[in-house]
Amino acid sequence: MIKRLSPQEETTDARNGGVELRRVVLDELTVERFDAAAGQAWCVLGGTRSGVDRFVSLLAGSEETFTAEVFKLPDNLAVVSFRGQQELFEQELRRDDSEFLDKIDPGTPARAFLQPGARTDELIRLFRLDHVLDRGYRQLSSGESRKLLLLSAISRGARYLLVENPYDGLDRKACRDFDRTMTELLQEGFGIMLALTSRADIPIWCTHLAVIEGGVMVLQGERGDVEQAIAAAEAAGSWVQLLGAGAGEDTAGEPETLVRLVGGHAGYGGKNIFSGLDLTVQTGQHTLVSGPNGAGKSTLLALITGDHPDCYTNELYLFGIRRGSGESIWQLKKEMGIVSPALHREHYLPGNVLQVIVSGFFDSIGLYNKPTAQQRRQARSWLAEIGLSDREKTPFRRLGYGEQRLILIARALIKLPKLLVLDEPTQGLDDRNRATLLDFLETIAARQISTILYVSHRQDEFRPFFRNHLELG
Ligand SMILES: Nc1ncnc2c1ncn2[C@@H]1O[C@H](COP(=O)(O)OP(=O)(O)OP(=O)(O)O)[C@@H](O)[C@H]1O
Repeated sequence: MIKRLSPQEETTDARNGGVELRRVVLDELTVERFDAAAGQAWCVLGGTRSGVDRFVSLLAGSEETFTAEVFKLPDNLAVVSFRGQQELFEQELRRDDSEFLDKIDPGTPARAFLQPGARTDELIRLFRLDHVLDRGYRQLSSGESRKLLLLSAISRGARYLLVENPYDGLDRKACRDFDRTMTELLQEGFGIMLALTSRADIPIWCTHLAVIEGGVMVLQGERGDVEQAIAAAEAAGSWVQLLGAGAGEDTAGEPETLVRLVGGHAGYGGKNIFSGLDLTVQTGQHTLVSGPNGAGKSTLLALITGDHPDCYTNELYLFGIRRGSGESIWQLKKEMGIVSPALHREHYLPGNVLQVIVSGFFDSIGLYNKPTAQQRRQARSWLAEIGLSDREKTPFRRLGYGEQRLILIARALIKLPKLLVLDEPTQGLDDRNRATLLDFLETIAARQISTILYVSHRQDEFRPFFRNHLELG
């Protein structure tokens, strides 16, 4: 029986200001025993549906109902998670006063999230955030807002940090800066814990490992011991047969110029982000876009997908049609499948998992058209392929972050679009799902079903099927 327990009442200073758990049981997660002292560097590993999300929300104080023999957290624990980042974004959206101000409300300035001080200034420099501090939170790029939230926690006096998938969404330089900062904090006696979905992300400075699988913490201890016990990498699944469930036919024909940007420029409020940018993507020219945080990768994709106002002031051709020549954006969007952190953040309309996937046929956020039986069957095949059949009727918002991401990818792919626009689509996915997605994209590339335009920071995602590499910044 689940008994309600107030974590606040039960929480006292744990030994060494760390985390101490005994027989903790909540929905979809059981932790028999877990001890993480301050000064230790922990990584808690778990795949997409392992229960690691639950572990993060348990420590974040977001799980209201659980039983525990011992539940001790450090007083000054701060949790930096995708969910927290998303919730903050939504709060900022709700607070948007644009209607009343008669101009765009930039929202809370980034600076307001930080407690001033010499240490904060040092970290601002280290994380290269100086130039974005006067921008509103919603105007930050995804990497910038991750760095800001981490800095915010440190500047407000946190002594124990739990960070979820920190390497997702940070460029290589920012990853190195993050590692350097964590190493310094450890030496100062901070406790650090990373929740990771990818084994490849375990940093060199990690001293202790725990593994969550099937809703149970199955391993925990010193890094060397746990590594020995971890089984070989899981075999990647195959999404290949689904290619036959969509349009079915290989749609390769005469090569077409899908995207042509001539001397492209984009900016915000008069500030230029890039200019003089030329990009041509022809059928089959799968293109990888990389570059440091804030270089303008998402801005470029938003230009192409018609989500940035500068799309009308550029010499931009999509599928041979000049933007701003009276074309219908809905017609153009029919040819594109899009997954981006922005879509994910703003995708908060009610709807169950099946409805979200089917909405991909109509390019709508929310399902307003009645799908055909065939469309529903196809959506179910996708669900089966990504291993989420049992979630068909679950409200989309109730899924973990990685699961939500998989659903959005299935939503983009269901109509087998000519151009597949993916802005860091593997953020929040575990190794198996990451590899599965990339294998699947490779198959799409090989059969010329869609041409892929892909933003990523991760070296291990730079697969050979990419023919073009655009480095911004
Ligand atoms: N609405 C906005 N108003 C003002 N500045 C913005 C707005 N949106 C983005 N920016 C700024 O434009 C720059 C480019 O942002 P963009 O999201 O394109 O970068 P990115 O290369 O995709 O970064 P990341 O790797 O962190 O996702 C950033 O410095 C960001 O702060």
